[in-house]
Amino acid sequence: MATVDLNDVKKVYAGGVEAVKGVSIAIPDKQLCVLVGPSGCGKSTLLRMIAGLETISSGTVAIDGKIVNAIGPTERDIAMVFQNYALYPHMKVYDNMAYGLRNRGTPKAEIDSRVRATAKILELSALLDRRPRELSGGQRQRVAMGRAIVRNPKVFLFDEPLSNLDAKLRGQMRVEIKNLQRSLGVTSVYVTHDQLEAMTLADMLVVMNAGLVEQMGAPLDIYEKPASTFVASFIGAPPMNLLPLAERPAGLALSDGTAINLAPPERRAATIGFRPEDADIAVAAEMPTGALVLPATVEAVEPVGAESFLHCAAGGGRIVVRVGGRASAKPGDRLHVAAGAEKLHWFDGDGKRVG
Ligand SMILES: Nc1ncnc2c1ncn2[C@@H]1O[C@H](COP(=O)(O)OP(=O)(O)OP(=O)(O)O)[C@@H](O)[C@H]1O
Repeated sequence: MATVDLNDVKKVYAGGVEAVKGVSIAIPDKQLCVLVGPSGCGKSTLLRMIAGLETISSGTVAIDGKIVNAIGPTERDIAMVFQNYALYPHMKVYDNMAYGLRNRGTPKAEIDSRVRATAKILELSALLDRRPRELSGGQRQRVAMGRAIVRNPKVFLFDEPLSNLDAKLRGQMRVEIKNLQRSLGVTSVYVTHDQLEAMTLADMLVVMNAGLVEQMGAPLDIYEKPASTFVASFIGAPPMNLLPLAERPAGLALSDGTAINLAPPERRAATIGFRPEDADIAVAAEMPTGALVLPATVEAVEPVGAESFLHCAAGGGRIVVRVGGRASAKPGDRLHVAAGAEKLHWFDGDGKRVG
């Protein structure tokens, strides 16, 4: 049982780099909170402050209601899983997993039963006598997980734990981590720059940008209603199409002059957006009313099997449209792309959502 509460947490490194500029997050018990954002946004720094590996410049970190700012990492009752696994190369899997417990003076018999029970959960029982170099990347990652689980901590912290694995293994381990975290019910904070990993793992998603929280909430709520153009283009692959608006005397238009026969929710709207899957290829005769309709020129077609992505020049910018199966369009084709009014997102000049 544990909650993790960050209250206006800041980090200024020696030399003046403001890595975290005031972050408040309340993580409920048993939840998996994912911190996601581009390189340098401060997510690892934040995680390391929760772990006690980095001092907190101001604000508070509380675990289970108790402020831990002045408490060292070993007394925080947390376990961390790193990207590089951080296993001891000269120790067998068994000893790698037992190490933390031995350090705490746990009785030998209890260590043995906990290591063997954890190895069983992670399907490592047959590998306990091997050394890390005799394991595959996925197995090493499992040992690193095992070492965290065996300690039965209040909180798990994950720092990009899957980055060193190939795409297929990453997908498998993602599911394993999610299932494990659910069945163990341990409150967890997970850092990644991979938006797909973030979307699929998180109960609670926190999108960070330049040391601040841009948006937090349930992953699909964020996907459906991104709070800013930053979030709109960071969450979702391919990202949301964003086109700048230009005011014309006669009404609203895109920057290339394409007229938009729709009323923006606010005069302040400066950018219009729609997801690649929310647009249709329309023939002129069937063009829907009440929709954004854009003349477009196909520049590239990316078939990925179940669907294809059409990369087009349109509205003074570039857009991507997702179509099911094999696309009949080819580079150079001119077509119309239409998106229903209910599928449109509007942002102001600062990139903030206005509708
Ligand atoms: N020890 C340090 N001393 C000074 N500046 C640092 C230190 N560690 C990180 N920084 C800076 O703080 C900022 C945030 O770094 P941090 O590692 O938290 O970002 P991140 O979002 O985890 O990035 P990445 O995904 O690349 O690991 C960056 O500008 C980085 O250069």
